[in-house]
Amino acid sequence: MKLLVKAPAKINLSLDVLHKRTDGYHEVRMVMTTIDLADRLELSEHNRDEIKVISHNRFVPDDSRNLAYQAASLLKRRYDVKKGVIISITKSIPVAAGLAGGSSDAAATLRGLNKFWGLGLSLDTLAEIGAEIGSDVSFCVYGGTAVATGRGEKIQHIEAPPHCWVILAKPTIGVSTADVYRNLSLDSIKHPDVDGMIEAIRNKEFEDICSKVGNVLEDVTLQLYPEVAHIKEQMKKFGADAVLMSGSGPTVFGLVQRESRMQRVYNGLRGFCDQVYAVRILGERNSIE
Ligand SMILES: C[C@@](CO)(OP(=O)(O)O)[C@H](O)COP(=O)(O)OP(=O)(O)OC[C@H]1O[C@@H](n2ccc(N)nc2=O)[C@H](O)[C@@H]1O
Ligand SMILES: Nc1ncnc2c1ncn2[C@@H]1O[C@H](COP(=O)(O)OP(=O)(O)O)[C@@H](O)[C@H]1O
Repeated sequence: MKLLVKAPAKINLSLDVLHKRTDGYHEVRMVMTTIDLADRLELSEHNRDEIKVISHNRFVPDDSRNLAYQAASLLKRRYDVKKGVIISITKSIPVAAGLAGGSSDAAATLRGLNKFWGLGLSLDTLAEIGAEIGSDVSFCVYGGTAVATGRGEKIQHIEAPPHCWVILAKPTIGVSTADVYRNLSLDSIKHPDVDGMIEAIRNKEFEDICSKVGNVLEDVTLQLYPEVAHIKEQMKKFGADAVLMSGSGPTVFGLVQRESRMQRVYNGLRGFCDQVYAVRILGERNSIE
């Protein structure tokens, strides 16, 4: 038996950090939405009671460091599953990019193995288990559009943003999320208008959404990697209506509504950046299947 599962990336339309917690994590408030750029996972039976990951990508570990492996291992232990699995991951989401590729692979593994092993668990239970693997995994279990709080694992679903194109450009550097949070200076944060973003999405007002994008981690990553600022400038110059870094970066995304404008921004960026994508927002919750 084989099962194919899709693992889409996310972007953060708004990302605020409220304070540092006693457990070392930061209390966040962010608006996240799923986009149509996805890894594909194939789950198949293993003839031994073991988890095996095949990653096809030199930047992605194929052992117990892989977040998909950790998801399978957690489910197996918790529900005492006496079966093995081979998880073959075909990556399309750039690695260490601020797009939650690893978290989404873990979430897709949880959803997929829930079916594959007939566990009958709810998405809420899978999201709780996901939170043990990483802060972004709970959101990735559900997909759609949500306000995430706590360290990112508390999910409140909201409506999808209006249809638009997302152009993504990733410079050839990978960013460590932990490093970015560590370099954040909490005293000098300019807080984005998260409530304004939620309201703009509710009203399906594309222009308001564009005026409300904001990410407090952006300044930190721009300081560490000036090439991210260069990509932002170029994306603005080519005509994106909003430009922001996703998560801890370094991927920069631009929003546009018209296809002709999307083509212009995409072609312009391709001139000097290797990893450029033009995709749709998949902000509806059922879009993950
Ligand atoms: C910044 C965001 C925004 O969506 O995404 P990415 O850039 O990673 O995609 C997330 O907050 C990242 O979530 P995730 O990548 O799952 O983080 P985790 O594995 O839980 O944590 C990695 C490290 O980041 C720091 N961390 C993470 C989340 C948080 N709320 N506060 C933190 O301080 C901690 O140092 C932690 O050890
Ligand atoms: N399935 C996976 N896909 C990608 N990276 C993974 C995976 N499992 C573990 N990792 C590790 O997690 C790190 C962060 O990966 P990723 O989730 O792509 O970035 P981000 O947290 O910026 O969204 C990578 O450097 C990689 O070593």
